[in-house]
Amino acid sequence: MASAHDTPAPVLQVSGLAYRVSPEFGLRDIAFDVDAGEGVAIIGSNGAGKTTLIRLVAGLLKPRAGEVRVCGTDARRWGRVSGHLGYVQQSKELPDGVTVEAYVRHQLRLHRAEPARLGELLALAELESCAGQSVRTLSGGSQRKLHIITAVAHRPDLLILDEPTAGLDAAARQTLLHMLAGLKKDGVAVLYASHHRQELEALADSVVVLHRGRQAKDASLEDIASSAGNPRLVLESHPDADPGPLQEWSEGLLLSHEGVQAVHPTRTGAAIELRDGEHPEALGEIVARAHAGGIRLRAAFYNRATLAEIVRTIAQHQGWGES
Ligand SMILES: Nc1ncnc2c1ncn2[C@@H]1O[C@H](COP(=O)(O)OP(=O)(O)OP(=O)(O)O)[C@@H](O)[C@H]1O
Repeated sequence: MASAHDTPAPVLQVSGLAYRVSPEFGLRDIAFDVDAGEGVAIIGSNGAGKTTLIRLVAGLLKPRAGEVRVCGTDARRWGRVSGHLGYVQQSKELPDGVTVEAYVRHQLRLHRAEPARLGELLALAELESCAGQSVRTLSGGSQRKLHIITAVAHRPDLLILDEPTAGLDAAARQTLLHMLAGLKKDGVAVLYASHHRQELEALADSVVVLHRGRQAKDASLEDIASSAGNPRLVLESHPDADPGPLQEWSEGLLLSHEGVQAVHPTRTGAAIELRDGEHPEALGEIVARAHAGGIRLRAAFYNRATLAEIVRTIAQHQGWGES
């Protein structure tokens, strides 16, 4: 017969967590679990409390109420749980005049990790060819990878990151997400604060949605997808042109283009909401039609709802409005 002992405790259990940042702002009643190998994204608009929650879980802040358990142990027993955690800060200064190899060796000692892991960790971050380079001269993406390999040097069960790809270009972001997905595959749970849908799509198995210090209860990735709405093509008219003709012309697309679901006027033009699905041709087609129709455009871009917009929609569904 199966018993409770057969199921390992979640890597992280957060319950009833509260923290007062200032008289105006606090986190309250936050609860979620993270299982081995699971990716959990903490999302919310600016100032929602994501970094505060990350810092609470990483043991840098002391909760006012509630509990954080790491692999079944109360996180207040820091000496027992710290070996299970790896933490990557949003920005961390690197020392001057230190090579990548020397830096990783030093971090291995600090984390009491096996010195022999050096080569394996450099390979994980594809930094072998940079071993002799000064850490300060690495690209932003490589510096971020360096922080990740040092955070996992001691083989933690949970890796905690605050906005892992913030400030990186598209290629570096892709590389980093690939590396983190690899760690997840190896069984490392990943908890991260995020503003990017790409990070969510690449790593998240579940989500913690924060809005002004409150958690949307039972919010799921399906809720995120359904709150995201349809993708949009945003057309802006030329600065010295009246946006009226563009808006009127866009309305006509409702009848003439089967991919168009709705048209919303904007201050400078129109947002054309597309039906659900992929639309590889729509932008080019619609811009070409506008040009042929004598519409002068300043800009045209494909736009999906941002995570902040999605969270606002979820908050409205929770009846929180803007308060
Ligand atoms: N040391 C502090 N003193 C006073 N207020 C603070 C302090 N640190 C954070 N805050 C406030 O607490 C709230 C939550 O901040 P936090 O950084 O956790 O939000 P966030 O969701 O990570 O935001 P962002 O997405 O902008 O990074 C914000 O209103 C912020 O202004």
